[in-house]
Amino acid sequence: MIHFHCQKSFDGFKLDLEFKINNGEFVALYGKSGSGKSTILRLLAGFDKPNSGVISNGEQIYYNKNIFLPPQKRNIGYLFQDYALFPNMTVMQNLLFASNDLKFATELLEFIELLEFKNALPSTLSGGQKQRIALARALMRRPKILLLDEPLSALDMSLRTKLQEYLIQIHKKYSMSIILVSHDKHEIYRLASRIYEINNGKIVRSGSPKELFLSSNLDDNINLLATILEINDNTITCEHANQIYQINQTTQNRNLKVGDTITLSAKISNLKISK
Ligand SMILES: Nc1ncnc2c1ncn2[C@@H]1O[C@H](COP(=O)(O)OP(=O)(O)OP(=O)(O)O)[C@@H](O)[C@H]1O
Repeated sequence: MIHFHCQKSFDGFKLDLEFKINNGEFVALYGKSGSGKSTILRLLAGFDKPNSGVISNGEQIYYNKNIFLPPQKRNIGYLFQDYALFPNMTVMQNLLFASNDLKFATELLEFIELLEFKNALPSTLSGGQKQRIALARALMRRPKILLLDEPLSALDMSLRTKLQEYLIQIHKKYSMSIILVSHDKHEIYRLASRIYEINNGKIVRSGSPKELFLSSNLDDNINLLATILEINDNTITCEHANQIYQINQTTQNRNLKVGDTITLSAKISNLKISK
């Protein structure tokens, strides 16, 4: 079990929180920009030192008032938004640099369906392929904990979905604890079983994705932001998610103009589902 109970201050910011994560759990840290999520990952990985507190994983103390275990002794893998592959090394060399285990590197490259690129240089790969290689490299030391700091946010939706699928399979196959920082509710809902919501250096809520995110009240509205393209006497034409809608003009819309952002609302109980 990971136990994190730390204080860390920067100018104008104070992190002070405690959480526990069971072995093999997939947990998400969710919250506004600047709330302290990346700082938590950096303290866990040993890239930064707390002012006080305790960080441990099972019997192993990562940090207390007498101990500061350096990052390379923590058995933690991490994957951030930028791929940070060595540009002058081939894909295989990048993996073997992390751990000189050719059999495992081959297994991982097969698993992420990129074995055929083992002799390629990173510069010849797409963003999604680079991120899969960076993920494989993070796994080379068979980490007990994997830290993911918005690893998919630079990728387009279809690549994100594919990478999410790999993460689900890797979590099942290698059963490490995973901590994911993400702003994306869709991603968190798909991947994590528990969420800590962080605000201003504190945990403000925790629970399952359903408990924190689900809007189950049928009287709730679903709200879509749309941009007005055209207004005439009877209709407003607007765009949302690359779809164009025409809505009957009503008297309360008189102050609207082209280019305004409007909210389209409908009751959840009135929505129809089709494929
Ligand atoms: N090395 C540092 N020196 C000074 N202030 C820092 C340092 N690292 C982080 N901070 C501050 O700590 C606060 C939390 O930053 P952190 O990067 O952890 O937030 P975050 O929740 O991960 O944000 P985001 O979602 O935008 O990545 C911010 O106010 C940030 O400016």
